[in-house]
Amino acid sequence: MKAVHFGAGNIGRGFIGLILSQAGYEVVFSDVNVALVEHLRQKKAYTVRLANEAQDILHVDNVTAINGNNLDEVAEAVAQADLVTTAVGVNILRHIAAGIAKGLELRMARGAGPLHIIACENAIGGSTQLKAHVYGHLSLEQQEHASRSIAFPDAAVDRIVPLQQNDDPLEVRVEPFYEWVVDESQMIPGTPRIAGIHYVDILEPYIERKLFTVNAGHCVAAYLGSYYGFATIQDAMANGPVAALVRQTMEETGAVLVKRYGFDAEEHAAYIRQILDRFVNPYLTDDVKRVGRSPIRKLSANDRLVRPAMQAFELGLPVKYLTLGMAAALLFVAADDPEAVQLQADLQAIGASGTVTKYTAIGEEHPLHAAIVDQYEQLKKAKT
Ligand SMILES: NC(=O)c1ccc[n+]([C@@H]2O[C@H](COP(=O)([O-])OP(=O)(O)OC[C@H]3O[C@@H](n4cnc5c(N)ncnc54)[C@H](O)[C@@H]3O)[C@@H](O)[C@H]2O)c1
Ligand SMILES: O=P(O)(O)OC[C@@H](O)[C@@H](O)[C@H](O)[C@H](O)CO
Repeated sequence: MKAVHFGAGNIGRGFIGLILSQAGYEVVFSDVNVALVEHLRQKKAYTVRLANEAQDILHVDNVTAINGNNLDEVAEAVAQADLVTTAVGVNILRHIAAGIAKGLELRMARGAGPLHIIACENAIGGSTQLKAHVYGHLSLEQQEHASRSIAFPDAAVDRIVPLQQNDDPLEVRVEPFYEWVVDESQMIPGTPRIAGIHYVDILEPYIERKLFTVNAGHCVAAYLGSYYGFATIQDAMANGPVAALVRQTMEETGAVLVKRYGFDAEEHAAYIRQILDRFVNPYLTDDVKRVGRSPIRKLSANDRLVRPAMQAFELGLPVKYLTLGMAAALLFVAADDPEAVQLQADLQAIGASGTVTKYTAIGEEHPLHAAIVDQYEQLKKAKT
């Protein structure tokens, strides 16, 4: 069995590649980082180190890699694959679509069997978004043909994998916790299950619970941590006031989730406590710049801050900490992050109100708009 996985980065090697290899797949990574591709081709194996007291090591073998810029090679790999997965970043999905589409054309011409394509990104409907990009490269007739044998089930993935600083360029240090949830209702019936994946009939509660709790809390830790001058999530969370604001943000999103999905309030409180423990794992060092990366994406309407805030507002629930998180995101400065640079340029050019409207899609007439702008001005003033 062969799996093609796009993105041999932290989550690609540290989570998806590991699970698929353990499940018996040969994993072919497709990546545009030529040095990484070369290392994988030569070693054909790598290690995953768990961030626990024992520093357990897991060996991943039967892997190789191809250059993601070589469209013919990518297409051939997809044509021969039994499974395709991705962890490239949701904004990169459009860039891998042409190679996948070409691979699907080959499969259809050869009469190949059914295929699942699973985007493992932090986004609602990641695989559905990838499908739209891939179908953009296919004719209507090809789309109709593909829809009979190719499925794009959405997924939620959870494992904290920070930036790596190991001597071995392939080794990856990951937290012990992991959760990979796949929407079985979008799969081809009768497909064998893969050990390590949790299959569900309705994914929405799982992806929203993950994005609105883990990722909302995480980005608030990053943005407030960065604001107060901390370099890592661990340092930020060691600061009592920052840790309290992170917890309060997760309690706000928790109230939304409990109300919308009928989650048990006690169980959800335990889920929050578990995540707070994960954030302070002493065996990991996670840079606030990584966790806060791409602030424009994180401020977008369907992402971890704005979507739960709008839902909370609709339900008459408090949003004070979520809007504070958005205000702190506007103050996120990272010279090597193009979205952070763009955000600061917009704040200079069109001001806070215009920037909030542009990126969150919350218009000036909405009460949350003024709340975000006011909190931004207060944070900015307190800094000077
Ligand atoms: N790191 C985590 O803790 C974590 C956890 C859950 C989900 N995720 C999600 O997984 C995705 C990847 O995150 P990451 O932390 O592994 O990032 P990463 O930067 O470590 O890995 C991304 C990889 O994709 C590669 N890439 C970029 N463009 C490509 C292309 N056109 N074709 C093939 N490969 C390409 C990059 O070279 C890189 O190796 C993101 O959507 C992220 O939100 C990350
Ligand atoms: O990957 P992003 O940029 O969407 O979010 C940064 C982190 O919050 C994220 O990578 C978490 O570590 C991960 O989602 C944990 O499962």
